[in-house]
Parts: sequence; C-alpha cells; structure tokens
Amino acid sequence: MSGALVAEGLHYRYSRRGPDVLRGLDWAVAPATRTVLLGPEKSGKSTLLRLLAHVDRPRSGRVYLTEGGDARRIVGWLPQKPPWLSGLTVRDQVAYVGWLKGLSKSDAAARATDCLGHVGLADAAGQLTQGLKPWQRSRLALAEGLVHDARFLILDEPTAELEPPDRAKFWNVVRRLSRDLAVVVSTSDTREAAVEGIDRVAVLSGGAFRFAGARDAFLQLAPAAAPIPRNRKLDATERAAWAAYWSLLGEEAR
Ligand SMILES: Nc1ncnc2c1ncn2[C@@H]1O[C@H](COP(=O)(O)OP(=O)(O)OP(=O)(O)O)[C@@H](O)[C@H]1O
Repeated sequence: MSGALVAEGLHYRYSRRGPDVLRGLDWAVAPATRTVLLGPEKSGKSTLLRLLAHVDRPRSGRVYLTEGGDARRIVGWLPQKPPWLSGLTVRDQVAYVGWLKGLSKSDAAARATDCLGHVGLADAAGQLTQGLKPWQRSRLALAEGLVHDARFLILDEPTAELEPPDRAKFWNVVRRLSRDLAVVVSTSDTREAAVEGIDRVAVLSGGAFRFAGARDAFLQLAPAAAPIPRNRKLDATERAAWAAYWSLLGEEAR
C-alpha cells in the first residue's frame, strides 16, 4: 500500500454564477506524510479538503488514489464542526462512525475502544458527547477519523478552538499516530507549520497554491509568523515573518 491521494485540475464554485473558489488545483498527498494546509480565512481550505475526502465533487478535475480503489474507504475526514448525535456516549459515537464506514458492529465497538485509547480519551468513553470540552471534542474527532483504519486523515481546522497548551497536546497525539498514516491539517495559524514532525506545507490563496513543498523550504521563505497580538506592536522578527508570509500570498505586508 504505497499510493498517493492525487487532485488533478480541481475547479470548484458553489453555484453556477458564483465565483471560482478553486481554480485548477493540482496536488498530491504522499502516503505517510504530515502536511499543514495554510491559507487566510475564506481562501478555500475547507472546500479543497471536502473534495479530497470525496464528500463533495469538483465542477471539473478529479481526485483519485494512484493505486486505485475507493478513496472513501481509506480516507478519514473530520469537518471543522463535526455533527454530534445527541444521547450517544463517546464510545458509541466512534463505533457508529466505524459501522457507517463498513465495519461490523462488533469490530466497530472493539476498534472504537482501541482508538479512544490511542487519542487519550479512554477515560471519557462512557460520557455523553454533549458535555465534552473543546480538547476532548478534538480528540473524539481524531478517533472517528481513525476508527476504520484510514491511511489518509484529513482534518479541517481541528485546533481552531483550542488554547495553546491543548494545541500542543493535540499535535503530540497526531505525532504518535501510526507513521504509515498520511495526515493533512488545515489551519490559518502559520505557527502550526513550524510544529515538529510536519513534513510538507501548502499555502492556498485566491483559489491557487502560492507554495507547496517541504516544510523547511517554507520556513526559509516565511519563518512561521507569531499571531498578531492584540494591544501590542509586533517586534522586528514578527514583522519580518508576517511580511514574508503576506508576500508569499502575493499581497502587500499589512
Ligand atoms: N456552502 C457555501 N455556499 C456558498 N459559498 C460558500 C459555501 N461554503 C464556502 N463558501 C465560500 O467559498 C469560499 C471559500 O470558503 P472555505 O470555507 O472553503 O474557505 P476556508 O479557507 O476554509 O475559510 P475559513 O478559514 O474561514 O474556514 C468563501 O468565499 C466562502 O464564503
């Protein structure tokens, strides 16, 4: 099993007369790589990830596995706001997703227990999903992505609601996942490109990639910028990092 997940010539718009959100994108996600997909808000990250995960279809172009087969069976997908089924426990929710992905009931239940252990949520297995904290929800989403043995895990802004310490812990969990798994994470926080263990970075803006390549090459062009702090002027290093990032996006420094 060594094929890539490939996007070829992807065009997308939400309505016939609407603006192009993606303008002919080509991309390949290699197996067993960790990729951060960066881009400003509304740049089309979620749209691209939905197409990669086969939950939506491009207007033109295609998404396929180089080794052939049904991508839906080996791609795990976590939307930014996963739907929660009320009244289910954490374990039942993960098992339900496994069953939807084609596992038998008993396999889904066993896998659910394993996956909750992998993501550090074993203690919450019997809790109802409604009462979970943001960090627990992000782990539950990970477990749902893993329950059917995905080889590509596509996560849409899983860290957006997390405080910095919980973000760091989330990334620790991702780093500990099987090295055979390819993980793609979207975020608008450029600092996440600098997280240890990331191999690749892609920067999406205006419906096209402004950069797609090795993380080290990205960090040379735009050293991961700090967030723009409120009530404080940027220091010279932060200003330079942001200027480099905006220039990658093809925009003037703000
Ligand atoms: N269901 C929809 N109907 C119409 N337009 C949409 C829909 N979803 C997204 N869009 C538009 O498509 C563009 C890209 O949105 P998308 O959510 O893919 O970007 P994003 O980079 O993921 O944004 P964010 O960082 O804010 O989540 C935006 O202009 C958005 O308004």
